[in-house]
Amino acid sequence: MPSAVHDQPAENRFLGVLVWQCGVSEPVARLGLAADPLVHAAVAEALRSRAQGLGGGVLFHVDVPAPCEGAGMVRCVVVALGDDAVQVAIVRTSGEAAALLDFVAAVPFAFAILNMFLTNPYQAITVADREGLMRYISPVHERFLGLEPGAAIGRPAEDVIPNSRLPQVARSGKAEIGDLQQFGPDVTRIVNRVPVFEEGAVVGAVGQVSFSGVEALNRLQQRLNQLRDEVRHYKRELSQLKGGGAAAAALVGSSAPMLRLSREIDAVARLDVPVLILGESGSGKELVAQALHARGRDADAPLVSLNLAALPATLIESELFGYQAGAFTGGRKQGQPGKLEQAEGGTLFLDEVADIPMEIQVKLLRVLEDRQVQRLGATEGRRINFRIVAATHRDLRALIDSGRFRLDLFYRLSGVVLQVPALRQRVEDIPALVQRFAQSFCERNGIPLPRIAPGVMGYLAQQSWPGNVRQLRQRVEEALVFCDGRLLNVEDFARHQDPLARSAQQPMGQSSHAAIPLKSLEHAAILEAIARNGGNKKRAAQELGISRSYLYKVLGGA
Ligand SMILES: Nc1ncnc2c1ncn2[C@@H]1O[C@H](COP(=O)(O)OP(=O)(O)OP(=O)(O)O)[C@@H](O)[C@H]1O
Repeated sequence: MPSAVHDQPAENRFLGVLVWQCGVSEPVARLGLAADPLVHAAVAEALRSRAQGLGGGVLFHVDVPAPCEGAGMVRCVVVALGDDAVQVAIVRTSGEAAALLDFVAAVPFAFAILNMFLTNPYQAITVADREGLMRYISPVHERFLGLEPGAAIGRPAEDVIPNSRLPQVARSGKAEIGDLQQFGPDVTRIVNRVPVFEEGAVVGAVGQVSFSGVEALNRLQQRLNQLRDEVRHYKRELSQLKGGGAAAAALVGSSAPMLRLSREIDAVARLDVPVLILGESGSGKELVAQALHARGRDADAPLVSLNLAALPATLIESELFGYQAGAFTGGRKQGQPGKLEQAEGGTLFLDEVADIPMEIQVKLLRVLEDRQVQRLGATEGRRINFRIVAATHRDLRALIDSGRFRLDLFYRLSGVVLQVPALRQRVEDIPALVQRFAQSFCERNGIPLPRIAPGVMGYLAQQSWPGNVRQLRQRVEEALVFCDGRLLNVEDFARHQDPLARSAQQPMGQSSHAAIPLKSLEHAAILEAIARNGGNKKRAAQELGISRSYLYKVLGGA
């Protein structure tokens, strides 16, 4: 049926529609802007030149002479849609849609892209207007929400998606990016909500709902949590190490023997001499090694420790010297550097050096002499620069005499010998040590620091401490576990009698099995006073009404 052309005068200078019917060359309708003969001729010509026809739809731009005389050219965006029977072109002047025009002018498949945005199975679009009414929901999201196509259009956004914030964004004009929105108990989506402006005013909001990525985000979140835990763990470790390291720089103790030791550490730390640290077990030899390193020339260089008593003799060699790829079955395929190599530029601390097997003593001696380290299975050595610090609680003289430690190695190791005093030789350090251990235990375990009852320091000073500072630390921590949380009492320490300890002093006024020597009481009273005065011996002496020299005399005679 031939159709009459529906022409509507070009009153609308911004928007127009052209409609063609199959087999009819002239459009059957020319409305608005498209009613202008120049516009419709230009659009028709542009459409004809597109060989592929309208198909499922195309989007392009066309320059047409302005309907008003002298206005030059007008750029139009044309959306052409059609099927076999009817083809429609919607024409819109560029106006302020310059970005859209640029996009259309630059991308031949602009229509496909816009289409993809609307039908993207991984990212849905929702559109609400200024009144918060739903204007559009991508098909994929409609399906997800269980809606019939178009069923949500015109309904309040919150009715369609209960926790939708599109209306708020459409009102405020403020975007919300990367929000996590709950769609039911187990479904979380990443949502961006962006306001849409027209002529400077907000006209609505678009929501972009991401269907993928939440799992990846969850995985990322889990990884982040895991890394946070690790960081927390390492921070704790670091603060413990710093406790050690800082203690290394400031070993607890202001007794005369400890002050002398600290001066000696300062004197040798910067020199390139091997240091042998002697002292009873648990007296702080490792701490002294750390102090030597920390106060040395390059505290950032590695401090590598190897406890020779803790390793089976068969492993000591490979641990020290490392091994070449394929050196022995069970070894790492690519080989491994030994502690000597790892200490390059820094310090190698050999703890319990007396426990080194005889045959390895020879090899170690050679390394100390020529600084060449040869991995097990290697044919050549490597020059390594390091400082050696060794420690032992054993009587090296006796071991040398009985032929179990090489004299030449002893000389190589003992450039300088530092002697760490036993705790019983410096009981006046007990208050400060107790404070330090109690503080670090409470910090580590997140518990408040209790007060220390009078009598505790005196009681501790009476113990024999065969395990030295390590034993004191253990006793303090154990007492903290069993104390009432507010006050650390003598009873918390005296729960069980240490079989190695001297008998504990009974508090004054209570019956005791043995008479307490006056000297011990005096000594204990001085320690208590030092503890009460935060380690200040001058104030302690003043408080007790004794001279400082007498205080030192009593302490020295302990
Ligand atoms: N002067 C000190 N100040 C603070 N803490 C100390 C001090 N001396 C020792 N300690 C603590 O006592 C414990 C034992 O110290 P360390 O391991 O250094 O002793 P050691 O003499 O090397 O022992 P071993 O002979 O068993 O190897 C550690 O917890 C250490 O931090």
